[in-house]
Amino acid sequence: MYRLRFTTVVAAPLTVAFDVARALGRPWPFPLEEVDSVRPVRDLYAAGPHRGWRRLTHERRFTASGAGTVVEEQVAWETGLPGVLGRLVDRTVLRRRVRRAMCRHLDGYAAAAAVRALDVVQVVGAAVVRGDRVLVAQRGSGPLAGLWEFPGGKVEPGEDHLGALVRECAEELGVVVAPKDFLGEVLLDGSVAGGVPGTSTLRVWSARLAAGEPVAREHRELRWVCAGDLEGLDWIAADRPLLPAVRALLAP
Ligand SMILES: Nc1nc2c([nH]c(=O)n2[C@H]2C[C@H](O)[C@@H](COP(=O)(O)OP(=O)(O)OP(=O)(O)O)O2)c(=O)[nH]1
Repeated sequence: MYRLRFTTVVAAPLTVAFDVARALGRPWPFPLEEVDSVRPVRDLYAAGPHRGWRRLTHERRFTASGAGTVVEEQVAWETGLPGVLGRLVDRTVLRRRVRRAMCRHLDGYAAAAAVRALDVVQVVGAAVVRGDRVLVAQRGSGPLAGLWEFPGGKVEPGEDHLGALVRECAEELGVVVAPKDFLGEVLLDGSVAGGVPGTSTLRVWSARLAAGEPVAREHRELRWVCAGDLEGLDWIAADRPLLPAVRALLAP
């Protein structure tokens, strides 16, 4: 099998990057029959030897990152032609056709995902760390009142995620935070602020206090908790998968 690898950073949360990849369909303009598909994670195509191809697999891996979603793709193929001629076709003709098709596809894909992301309500949160403690906040009103969360809120139209994070912390806590590392992304249940259900994500960064002392302007209570007290809080359920990454920040 011959292989090519492609890495694209898509300016969209993982949910959007995944859904758009699934909906866009195959990158190939050439006739290949789809024989097995777990789209968009793995697609296997085949064709008769007279078409030059025997088998082609297209695999994608999606990873949330601070810049959006990193999409790593691998395309592997082999020709149905035997011997030296087959190897030549694999190495030159088919490689060129795969590269051209993928480059065209990826340009359209990145643009489509970034545009789709504009329609999705996105939430950012800050795990503000001081020493061996992280700042957590208890919601004061609404259906999630009484549950604990990371300070933060919805990204406004045209705003970048870190800008939203700094603004939300200033509004909610009266402090200036300096975001540091991206900790992860989780899918939020149901509809957030009237958005399409099952599309919104919470993306969390670690941060440090750059100025001010946090005050609960919108929350019922703020608490600085150590690693051992993190799990025991009554968290918004969606946040729980992020706790191991936060806990790792607090390790001595
Ligand atoms: N800030 C924050 N929101 C979270 C977390 N986990 C979680 O499910 N959410 C949800 C709750 C809300 O549905 C949504 C955030 O909305 P929000 O009401 O806090 O946003 P906001 O500050 O922009 O609010 P507003 O200006 O519209 O009042 O995300 C979390 O850890 N932090």
